[in-house]
This record gives sequence, structure tokens and C-alpha cells, in this order.
Amino acid sequence: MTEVVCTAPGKKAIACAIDLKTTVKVSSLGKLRNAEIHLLDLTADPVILSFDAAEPNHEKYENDMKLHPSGHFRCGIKIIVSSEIPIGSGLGSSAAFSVALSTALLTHHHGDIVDQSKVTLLAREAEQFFHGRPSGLDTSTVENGGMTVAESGVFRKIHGHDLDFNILIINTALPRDTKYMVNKVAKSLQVAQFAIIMI
Ligand SMILES: Nc1ncnc2c1ncn2[C@@H]1O[C@H](COP(=O)(O)OP(=O)(O)OP(=O)(O)O)[C@@H](O)[C@H]1O
Ligand SMILES: C[C@@](O)(CCO)CC(=O)[O-]
Repeated sequence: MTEVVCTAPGKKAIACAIDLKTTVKVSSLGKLRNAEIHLLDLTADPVILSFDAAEPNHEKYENDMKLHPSGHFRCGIKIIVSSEIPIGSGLGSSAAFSVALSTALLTHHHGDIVDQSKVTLLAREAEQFFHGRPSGLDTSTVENGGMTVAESGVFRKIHGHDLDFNILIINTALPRDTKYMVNKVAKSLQVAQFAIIMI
């Protein structure tokens, strides 16, 4: 039998930055060791996190986030998030949120000079909460602006004039859950693999 190999996505993917912003403000809250989080686009009341229960991953961020080994913040922080980007409409609101939040937290704790590679890592980790297994294309585009081509797991920044076609970005105003869609594709792949085994 002839061997058939299919890889998806098999072609290049292009992501493009849009001219809408997510803003995250981080400030200290004195000695209180909790985080007061205001998600202005989602809830009227702030969410208060006490950090009593240490997150499994906190060791990685002890220095960056000034966390105690216990997982507590060393001082309280207030985080205010507001965004111009429609949430859950395929326009990368979670990537913008992840990058803005990571940059704001690292800048708050380290001062103005932030190691960009740390922003990249933290933002990708944050994006995992929203997407499960993000490729990093969205956060990479948010960080670098312009357009990014993803091919075989490698991201390359390009300029609009490098393209010989136009891109039209539309907000369909149809909310949907990207994590659910990605999981659906993963499940379809499993079914396809099972079907191939059965053949
Ligand atoms: N401004 C915001 N405030 C609070 N949470 C936000 C904000 N923007 C994005 N989010 C979080 O991101 C989730 C949406 O992520 P999701 O990946 O489903 O959609 P998207 O990023 O807008 O679209 P896509 O990833 O398909 O381009 C929201 O449910 C919320 O948890
Ligand atoms: C699911 C995705 O392709 C589109 C969501 O904006 C993001 C990613 O590459 O992980």
C-alpha cells in the first residue's frame, strides 16, 4: 500500500496585529498580601485572590514576581484590566491580555528594564489558561506588532508590502470559545487516527 502522510496545518499561517489595545495597570497595595483584580470588561466587582494556596508553578516566578517561597506575593497588588478588543471573537483578546498582564507585572516588579524573553515565556504560559496548547503565534504577534508568519513551528515577522495579497479582518460579532474549538480539532484528529488504525 502507498504511504500517505498528512500534516496539519500544512501551510503557512499568518497573524496580523490590529489597532485595538488592552490596558493593564498594576500598582502596590501596601502590606496586604493579596491581589485585587478589576476586570472592567467582565465584572462590576473586583476579584480578590488571597494566594493562601500556593500555585504549583510558583517556584518558577519567585524572583520575577517577588513571590515568597510559600507562593504569597510579598506585597499586595492591584490589577486593573480594560480592553478595546471584542472578547472571544477570534481577534486575540486573550493574547493581548496575556502579553499586557505579563509586561505590567514584570515591569512593576523589576522597574523599566524588562527582559523581553521573560515576557514571552510568561505570556505564553498565561495564554495556556485560555487556549490549552497555544502555538505562541498570537502572543508573538501581540508582542512584535505587524505581521507574523508561522511555518513549521518557527515565527518570522514580515511586512505588509512583502505580501502580494490583501488581508481583510472582520469582527463577526459571533462569540465563541477558542479553547473549545482547539479541543474539538484535537478530538477530530484522534478520531481520524483511530479510523486510520481501523483501516
Ligand atoms: N479584557 C479582558 N478582561 C478579562 N479577561 C479577558 C479580557 N480579554 C480576554 N480575556 C480572557 O480571554 C478569554 C477569551 O479568550 P479566547 O481565546 O476564547 O478568545 P480571543 O482571544 O478573543 O480569540 P482568539 O484567541 O480566537 O483569537 C476570555 O474568556 C477571558 O477569560
Ligand atoms: C488557535 C489559534 O491558532 C487561533 C486563535 O487565535 C491560536 C494558536 O495558534 O494557538
